[in-house]
Amino acid sequence: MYELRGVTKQYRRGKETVDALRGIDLTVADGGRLVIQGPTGGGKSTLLQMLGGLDRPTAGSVVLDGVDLATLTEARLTRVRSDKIGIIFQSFNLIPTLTAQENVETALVPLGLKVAERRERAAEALKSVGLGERLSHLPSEMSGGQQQRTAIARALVKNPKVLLADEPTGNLDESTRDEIMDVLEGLWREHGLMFIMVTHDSALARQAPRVATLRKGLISVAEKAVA
Ligand SMILES: Nc1ncnc2c1ncn2[C@@H]1O[C@H](COP(=O)(O)OP(=O)(O)OP(=O)(O)O)[C@@H](O)[C@H]1O
Repeated sequence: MYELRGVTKQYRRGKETVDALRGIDLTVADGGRLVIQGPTGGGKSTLLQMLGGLDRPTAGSVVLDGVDLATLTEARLTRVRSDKIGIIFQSFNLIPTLTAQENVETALVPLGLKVAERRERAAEALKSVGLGERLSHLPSEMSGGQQQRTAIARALVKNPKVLLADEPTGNLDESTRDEIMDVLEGLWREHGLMFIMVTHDSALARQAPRVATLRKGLISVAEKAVA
């Protein structure tokens, strides 16, 4: 589980200090789902970076399974990220010169698996997102939805505990958006992942059982009874 206490993040912009997060307290249980919404500049991406160990808070603690990510060495943080945390982005972030299968395999390289096992697990992960027929396609040969499915396979191939998503449907049309959300929902149910998603999409936020709103670096969390 995640336990954030007093998470503060300040950026320096020239002489100015930007308070992106101002003392965030947040708990997300194992297998829990959270949508993060809020106006532009509210601190959503910054919070996701803290959760993903991609950046460190200026103050406060980001505890994942009893370990404070804020205090880890870079090497241990990299290890936690490659073992436990899968991340997907609006822009897919696939490597253009690698096939779908090779892109997915990159997530397994830090785990020290043999090439044959990497290949097999990458193929399995692509099958699980409906891309079993697209293993040798380059990103440029796939639609936006297929590229995002590849990115999802890359995030999940290592069986992470946590899936973080920053506007995962932001570059997709409405029907592809629904299709990707169905994939994510199915994987969340199947794998018992913790799933934390930043979205501007108010329709997606309305469907979510737990929604955190970030405004000017401050958080409020609303829970809905699940239908
Ligand atoms: N690397 C940085 N250097 C300086 N300021 C930054 C940096 N990253 C973010 N900020 C500032 O921190 C604040 C929060 O930014 P953040 O990107 O977290 O907001 P957001 O809610 O994700 O916005 P959006 O919806 O536009 O993506 C903003 O004022 C932003 O300008």
